[in-house]
Amino acid sequence: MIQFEHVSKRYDQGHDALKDVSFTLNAGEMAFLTGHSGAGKSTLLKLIMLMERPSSGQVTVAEQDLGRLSRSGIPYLRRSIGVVFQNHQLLSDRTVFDNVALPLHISGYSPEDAARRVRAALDKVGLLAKEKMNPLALSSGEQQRVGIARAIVHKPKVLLADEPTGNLDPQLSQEIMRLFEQFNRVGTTVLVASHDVSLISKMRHRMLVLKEGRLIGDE
Ligand SMILES: Nc1ncnc2c1ncn2[C@@H]1O[C@H](COP(=O)(O)OP(=O)(O)OP(=O)(O)O)[C@@H](O)[C@H]1O
Repeated sequence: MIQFEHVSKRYDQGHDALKDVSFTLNAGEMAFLTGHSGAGKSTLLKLIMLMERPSSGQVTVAEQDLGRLSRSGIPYLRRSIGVVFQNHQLLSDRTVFDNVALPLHISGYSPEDAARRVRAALDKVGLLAKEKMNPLALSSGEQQRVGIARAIVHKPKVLLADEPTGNLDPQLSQEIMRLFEQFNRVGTTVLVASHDVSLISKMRHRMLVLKEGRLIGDE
């Protein structure tokens, strides 16, 4: 589902954020991506979403060679990917429901279809009862679950997360990771970047370890 072949990324004026990284994440697999701050985790996720392009090497997502994808193909790629960020980027002037519905409006779903999908997504993260609330009125764990509902509402094949538990205490962090496992169990390919080694080493999934841009571990 995701394949990196000898991928390097050098930012303008920066040093090498990724150096000769190769790995394959199969459809239906779940893995963690770990490493210290600055190791290249966010950069690797950005290459999958085409928020950045590699300096060399090849990235393939859902059988598409991203190097050959034209600008007009990018929205289609992004529809097959859901992304969860640490600071969940929720809109504070809209309800929980409207925040989750946002990606569907952009993709042109009818209001009825969108409402059905939003409620299904909120149900999966245990927040159906809070759909009319303002995100600011929720706890930080609940806010992150709204972010996850928004990421999966269009049923992406691939779910990416960049430090999704960064601001949460250990128990809430574990609950969030369990949610990712649930989506993986129903077939979604999941890649979660996290530096919380004590949490992710308990979870028995594949772990890709980056150090200064190199993939130094895959176990
Ligand atoms: N847009 C950019 N321009 C220049 N350099 C960048 C840019 N983005 C990241 N870098 C550099 O690339 C390296 C890898 O950064 P990246 O954000 O991928 O690491 P990370 O493992 O996600 O770290 P963190 O957990 O702190 O986000 C760092 O040295 C960073 O300073």
